[in-house]
Amino acid sequence: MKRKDYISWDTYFMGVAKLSALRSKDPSTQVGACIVNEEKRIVGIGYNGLPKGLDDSSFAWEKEGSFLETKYPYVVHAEANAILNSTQNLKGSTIYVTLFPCNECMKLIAQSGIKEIVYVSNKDEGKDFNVASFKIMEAAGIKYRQIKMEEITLNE
Ligand SMILES: Nc1nc(=O)n([C@H]2C[C@H](O)[C@@H](COP(=O)(O)O)O2)cc1CO
Ligand SMILES: [Zn+2]
Repeated sequence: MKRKDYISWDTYFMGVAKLSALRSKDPSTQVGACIVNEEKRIVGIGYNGLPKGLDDSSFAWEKEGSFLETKYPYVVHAEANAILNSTQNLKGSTIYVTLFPCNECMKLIAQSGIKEIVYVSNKDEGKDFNVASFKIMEAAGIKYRQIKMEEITLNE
């Protein structure tokens, strides 16, 4: 008889997104993303980090202070990295992301043909960029759902 406690597709793909987030050097917010095609194959993964060639240790990861001294002008978001790393056309695919996408990433998501967003948290709910993000998503006809992430234990 088959095992009963195997993980669902949602837990599997969000688990990959969460694992990717652990690679992030951002001390306050680690985000992971995993893009899955219509055949349930992973076609892109990413986490928030500095662009290629920039040294993680010589840039400040500050949230506050003068704009140029914060992380904001430099960091590539998890969703953007997952799209850039993708191995195929993303039309009709689903993005699993640990944090709801910002408006800039939402533009990339819509433009790349991703049709569904699955996310865990939305800590920026109500902020202008988050409202803009929902506007883009709804206007573009992208489906979305929030899921609760179960604990996964990795055995040897
Ligand atoms: N969906 C997202 N994907 C991301 O990769 N990020 C990244 C950008 C920053 O490195 C960090 C957010 O900064 P803060 O919430 O600590 O100030 O998470 C942020 C969001 C939120 O929209
Ligand atoms: Zn973003």
